[in-house]
Amino acid sequence: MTTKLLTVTGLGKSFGGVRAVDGIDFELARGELLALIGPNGAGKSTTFNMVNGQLRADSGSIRLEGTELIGMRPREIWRLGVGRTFQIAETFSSLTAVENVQMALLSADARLWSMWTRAARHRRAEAVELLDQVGMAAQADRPCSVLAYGDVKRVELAIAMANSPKLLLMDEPTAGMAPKERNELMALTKRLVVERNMAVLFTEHSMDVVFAYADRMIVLARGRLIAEGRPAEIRDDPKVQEVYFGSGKTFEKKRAGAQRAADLGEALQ
Ligand SMILES: Nc1ncnc2c1ncn2[C@@H]1O[C@H](COP(=O)(O)OP(=O)(O)OP(=O)(O)O)[C@@H](O)[C@H]1O
Repeated sequence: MTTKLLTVTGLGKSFGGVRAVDGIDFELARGELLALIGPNGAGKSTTFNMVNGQLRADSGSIRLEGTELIGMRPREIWRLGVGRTFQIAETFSSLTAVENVQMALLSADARLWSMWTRAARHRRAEAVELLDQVGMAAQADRPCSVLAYGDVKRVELAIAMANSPKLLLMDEPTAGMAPKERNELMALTKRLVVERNMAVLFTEHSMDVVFAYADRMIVLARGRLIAEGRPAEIRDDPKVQEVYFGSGKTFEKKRAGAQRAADLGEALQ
């Protein structure tokens, strides 16, 4: 049996009396896009923050290719190859796209900021190459402040790639994007996952995105993992429908995409 990239077992975290994550198990293989969904307060962010070390788990295990991550600092986990993108794109708006990626390359090298000027020239070609992978090479020298939001998100993906992550955690990658931009970003993410043989764990409120791009999904409700499987299986799972809509309602397959996304977004709030 091949070792999975990420193996989570019995993971738990409480805040006071609230059992935010209640003993969940899941695995993630290279080449896979795994969606983590669930209503508000289900424990998605808490799970993410435990995987990247920002929160310490109370119980369980998080192994990256066999190495236990619990107890490591976020920086150590990042060095082992766990990257993260945020809900709101995090770039330096006064820097150009290529400078942002160069900054990330420097950071991956643990170079000091004071070496920036010299190193900037040094890593430019590599940074442009990363921008090229996300279709942004032509805009390398434009400040991030003037780029369209979807383009900033692409730059953010190039930044995340600078550390050559094995696993990328994406917190609502398509938040605030129009449907066309969403699809482009997720298609790009899927391509990077395959080409770089990495894995992505992402949270997402848009069910259109999840059903179109996730290879598998896990569903949390009140800290518990209530379902796991391929999107088509999850769509038809009565437990999942119950959590989102109450009994008697289902995920409808044929309604106009935008309306459905809006409804589901509301249901998930
Ligand atoms: N730092 C904290 N202190 C106290 N309670 C917390 C803390 N962080 C999360 N919680 C609680 O833990 C539970 C899970 O929260 P979490 O943010 O992980 O859910 P979520 O699925 O990410 O929700 P959302 O979709 O709203 O982001 C909630 O009941 C929340 O109130």
